[in-house]
Amino acid sequence: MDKIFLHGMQAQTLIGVYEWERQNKQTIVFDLDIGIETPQVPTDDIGTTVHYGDVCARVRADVAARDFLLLESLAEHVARFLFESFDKIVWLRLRLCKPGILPDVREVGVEIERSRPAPLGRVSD
Ligand SMILES: Nc1nc2c(c(=O)[nH]1)N=C([C@H](O)[C@@H](O)CO)CN2
Repeated sequence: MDKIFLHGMQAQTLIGVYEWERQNKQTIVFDLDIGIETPQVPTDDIGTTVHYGDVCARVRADVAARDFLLLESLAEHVARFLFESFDKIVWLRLRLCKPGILPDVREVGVEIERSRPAPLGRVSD
């Protein structure tokens, strides 16, 4: 498995448990590591990998149109969204930080690690 990463990616979404957080979108910082199927034969073809620009654009557009209470829910949603949107992704680690949310704390956030769910088998399998 090879990995692609997007670290320090900023995205806007409506998130938070407090009323004052429900008024405006906040910036969330994503550290995303993506494991992809490694081509059996090395190629120089963008079609054999995952375009990190597409990942960035798709995630930003998706979360901008949604709202969440917890960072945990946002992380779980993004993990599922990535598996559904990019069939070459087999594993991911996602760390989300809310910058400046607690005084005198450098970084606050959550981290999850997920593998692509196995496809559902047929009843006769
Ligand atoms: N485990 C979590 N704790 C907290 C979250 C969260 O998303 N996950 N969120 C908040 C508030 O929304 C925070 O942004 C303001 O302090 C508090 N704790």
